[in-house]
Amino acid sequence: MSDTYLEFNNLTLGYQGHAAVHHLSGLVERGSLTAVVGANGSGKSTLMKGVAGILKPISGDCTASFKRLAYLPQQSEIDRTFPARVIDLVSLGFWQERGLLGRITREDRIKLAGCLEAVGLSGFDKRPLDSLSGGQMQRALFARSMLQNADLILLDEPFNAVDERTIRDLLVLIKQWAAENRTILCVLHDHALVRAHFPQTLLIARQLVAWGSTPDVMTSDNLLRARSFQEAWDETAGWCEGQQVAKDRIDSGLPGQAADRQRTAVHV
Ligand SMILES: Nc1ncnc2c1ncn2[C@@H]1O[C@H](COP(=O)(O)OP(=O)(O)OP(=O)(O)O)[C@@H](O)[C@H]1O
Repeated sequence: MSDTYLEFNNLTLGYQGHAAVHHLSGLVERGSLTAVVGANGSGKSTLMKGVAGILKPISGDCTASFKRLAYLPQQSEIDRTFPARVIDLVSLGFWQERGLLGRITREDRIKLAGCLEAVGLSGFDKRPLDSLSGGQMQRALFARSMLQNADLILLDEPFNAVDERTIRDLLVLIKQWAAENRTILCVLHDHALVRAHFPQTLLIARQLVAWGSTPDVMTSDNLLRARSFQEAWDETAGWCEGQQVAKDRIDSGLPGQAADRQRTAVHV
């Protein structure tokens, strides 16, 4: 039986006074598997960081009832030059249970080996991170997420630069997590993948465009609306220009920058 698990309440998130996600409200149900979709720069990663608590809301809030969180950021945000091995990265999955300096037990090692095997990385424990391919690195990050035993899992573009076989393998894990009643939000660009594997979709373009069952959300109308919102958005406006101004631009057919010269954004 599903119930409310995460709640966005008029949530606005951003950086240095500029909002990147505006006035998001809605509920995520426990055990749901949701794709987060939108164009480049539409605020998907920002939303993930907001849910993970890395980014504090400018206004509104995000309340959650999770016990353990696993957050897998975009690969581009992970420093692989750090002199660490696969085993070091994956063992970080224990830290919520053991603390950062806690000893890893024999049982932990067996568990860790099991996770590496599940992601197809048996025998990779001692490999330095900078020697891994993109797909192997992603598998290692999934192994870490498995160890975390999280009830809320945030995946930011987990299939970026990953081959089809790895995608298939990782999708099996994601679906297994969902079957275990874990709640999953996954940022994706591949619409075919979203339609085939993700029952729920949240479509954003700095603001919510549509949210609900994937067939209802991934319509050509909604995708077109998302593109229009995104194109009309003004990167330079103050922190809360508001949905209405972007919508007005679309309605009046004015492109973003031209409209900026004719309008005064609301700077707070
Ligand atoms: N650390 C930051 N400081 C300032 N602005 C940022 C920062 N991170 C993201 N932004 C801006 O916030 C907006 C939303 O970015 P975000 O990374 O959330 O988009 P995205 O939908 O995840 O994009 P992509 O699909 O390209 O990964 C963009 O305009 C981006 O330039």
